[in-house]
Amino acid sequence: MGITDMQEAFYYRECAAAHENSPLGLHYAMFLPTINKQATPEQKKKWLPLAENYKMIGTYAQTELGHGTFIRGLETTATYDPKTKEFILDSPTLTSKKYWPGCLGKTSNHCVVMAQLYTQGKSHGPHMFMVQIRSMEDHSVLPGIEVGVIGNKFGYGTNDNGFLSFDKLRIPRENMLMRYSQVGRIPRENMLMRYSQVSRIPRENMLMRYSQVHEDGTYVKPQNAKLAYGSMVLIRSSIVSDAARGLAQACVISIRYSAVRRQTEAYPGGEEPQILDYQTQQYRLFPLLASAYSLQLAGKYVFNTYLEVNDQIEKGNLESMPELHALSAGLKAFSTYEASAGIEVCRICCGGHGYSQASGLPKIYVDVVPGCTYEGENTVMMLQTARYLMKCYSRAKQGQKLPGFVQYIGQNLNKKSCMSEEVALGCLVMAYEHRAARLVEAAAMRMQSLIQGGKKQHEAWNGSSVQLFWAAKAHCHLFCVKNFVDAIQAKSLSSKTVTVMKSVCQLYGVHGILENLGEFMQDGFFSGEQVGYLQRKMLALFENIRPNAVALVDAFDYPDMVLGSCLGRYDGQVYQALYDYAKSAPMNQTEIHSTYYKHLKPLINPETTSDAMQFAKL
Ligand SMILES: CCCCCCCC/C=C\CCCCCC(=O)SCCNC(=O)CCNC(=O)[C@H](O)C(C)(C)COP(=O)(O)OP(=O)(O)OC[C@H]1O[C@@H](n2cnc3c(N)ncnc32)[C@H](O)[C@@H]1OP(=O)(O)O
Ligand SMILES: Cc1cc2nc3c(=O)[nH]c(=O)nc-3n(C[C@H](O)[C@H](O)[C@H](O)COP(=O)(O)OP(=O)(O)OC[C@H]3O[C@@H](n4cnc5c(N)ncnc54)[C@H](O)[C@@H]3O)c2cc1C
Repeated sequence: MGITDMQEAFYYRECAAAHENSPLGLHYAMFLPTINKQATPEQKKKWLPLAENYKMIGTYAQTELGHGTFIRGLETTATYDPKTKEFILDSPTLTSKKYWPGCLGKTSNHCVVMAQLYTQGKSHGPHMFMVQIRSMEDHSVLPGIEVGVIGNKFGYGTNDNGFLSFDKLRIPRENMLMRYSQVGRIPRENMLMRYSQVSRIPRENMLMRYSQVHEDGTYVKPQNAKLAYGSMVLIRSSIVSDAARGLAQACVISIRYSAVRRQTEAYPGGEEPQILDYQTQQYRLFPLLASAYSLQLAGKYVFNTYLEVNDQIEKGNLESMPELHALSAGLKAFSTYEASAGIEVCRICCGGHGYSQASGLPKIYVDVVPGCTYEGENTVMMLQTARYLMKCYSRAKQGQKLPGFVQYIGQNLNKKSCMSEEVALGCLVMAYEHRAARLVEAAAMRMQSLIQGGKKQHEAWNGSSVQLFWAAKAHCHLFCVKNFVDAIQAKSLSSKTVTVMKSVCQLYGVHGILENLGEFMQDGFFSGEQVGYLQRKMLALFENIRPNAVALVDAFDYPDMVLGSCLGRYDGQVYQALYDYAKSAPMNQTEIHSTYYKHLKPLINPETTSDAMQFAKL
């Protein structure tokens, strides 16, 4: 395709079969990036041409039957044998079998495997290994390997998620993914050397930027063990835009359909109005439209942050890893929660036709909703963000300066909202900052009181984890609101566009407060009168957005072939499209379905059952 931007390439491949989850999805999304980010130059030189030309087709095999979230608990082992200079991969228990990796069951002939590294009798934690699982000649399964599909799932029907286990499979030492290595003089491009020790090693022993195993099995650990988690951070940073895309497409379908669908007399004898004119339909759909715009902006921000931080890491500067992890983990969770719930509301807003595959909505839903689970289960990801927020809170209390998007932490919580009838964007941001700061402090206070009461750290953590979750969710929500407001205020948009987009941004902020009112009012930050301002503003914004609602979804510019929807067609010919879809149903290709003779006819006309039996033998 010649498209270099990873996300753009992903989108255009998607266009070929939108929301069908290509059996090569993991090859593109994780196998290739892992080679790119975790392999040495020599390993890249060896593997990338094969992988980019589909000789090697691979996936990312980390999750096991017994462990998905807790990577350090993975049971697959890779034990170094210095005599043969090989790693022995083994699945020692039933629960150590790899289970869930996409494209694993029947498609891939290779995978990058996350396994516990053992050398010289010591465990060094999870590391990545390149493993061939099928012949590149005839695709037969290689000795020492068991692999297959895991069976039907909630969705993802076109992806052969699989299982995989190893029976003392030997792989060359060079197959441990290692990045950067040096022999003698440190080549300029290998300045990461500060992350691993310099040592004279035989050239063929590619030592890595992140970790190394010398030929005798000596292990040289990286400065940060989480560098091995890099591929997950990349995908989390990409999932935000993917979730936004799913929600935006669902909004296109449901809002266009709501402009076509007419239902119920507005008054006795009156015309049936477009259902988009019902305030309740606007109440359910317009905030989702605003959320889709907000998440698209957040997705751009987090992916650009990933690119910047990853560039720093490539140059040896790991300082921003914690921020990137906290941002990508939290926004991945926040965006997939919001998008999944929003797509379901869009489906319901389309009535019966929304439940048809013809609407395109079920496919979008089952494509987006697993994003709440894969690449880091959402609650766990939110708690990872909360872990970072707690560290920021204690730094703030010590008077330390905090990075940009957490500077609100530790602020004075005695102030009240500046909200007036106008509902200024600045007052919206202040409200979200106050809510997040208050929830971060409340979680920290809870932890402190539990510890002071004699609880151990891990008991205090678990005993505060609901409040930690609330704090992380509020932090992510603040990020999305502030990022949206910054985009509106920074954009040199035409005055008309700014007016429309300012209403959309205002609605996103106002609706978020009204749907989480308790968290904004618990300490009296808002008065009852100010809540009234917000309620009236929300209803006014519905009227304000209504004339531009279809234009706002058209602006996403998704072609009909990507939406795959009879309801969301650009030409609005919904009923003809639904009828054509029904007529084309395979079961309608014969007037009487073959099952009539075998199952119905004996009931309806038992006397002629013998004919039926004749037919059934056909
Ligand atoms: C190409 C474009 C794509 C576009 C869109 C994509 C759409 C979908 C694409 C593909 C289909 C889906 C693919 C799905 C594939 C998978 O699911 S792969 C498997 C994913 N699995 C996970 O994500 C596992 C989740 N678990 C973890 O990440 C870790 O276990 C954990 C982070 C929860 C805990 O790790 P642990 O090692 O136990 O660390 P802790 O003790 O909790 O923390 C120690 C410190 O390390 C810091 N940290 C943790 N992770 C990272 C990280 N990734 N980066 C930086 N730092 C990290 C953590 O904050 C702690 O730091 P402090 O001690 O300072 O607090
Ligand atoms: C469609 C799909 C595709 C996938 N593709 C791949 C792939 O290509 N490669 C791959 O390796 N994996 C893949 N996975 C697996 C996926 O990464 C894991 O399912 C995911 O990481 C969650 O881990 P788990 O299943 O063990 O859930 P668990 O961690 O068992 O989660 C179950 C519950 O326990 C809770 N929980 C767990 N730990 C904690 C904690 N510390 N604190 C609080 N609550 C906790 C969770 O919040 C959750 O509610 C895929 C999964 C799906 C659904």
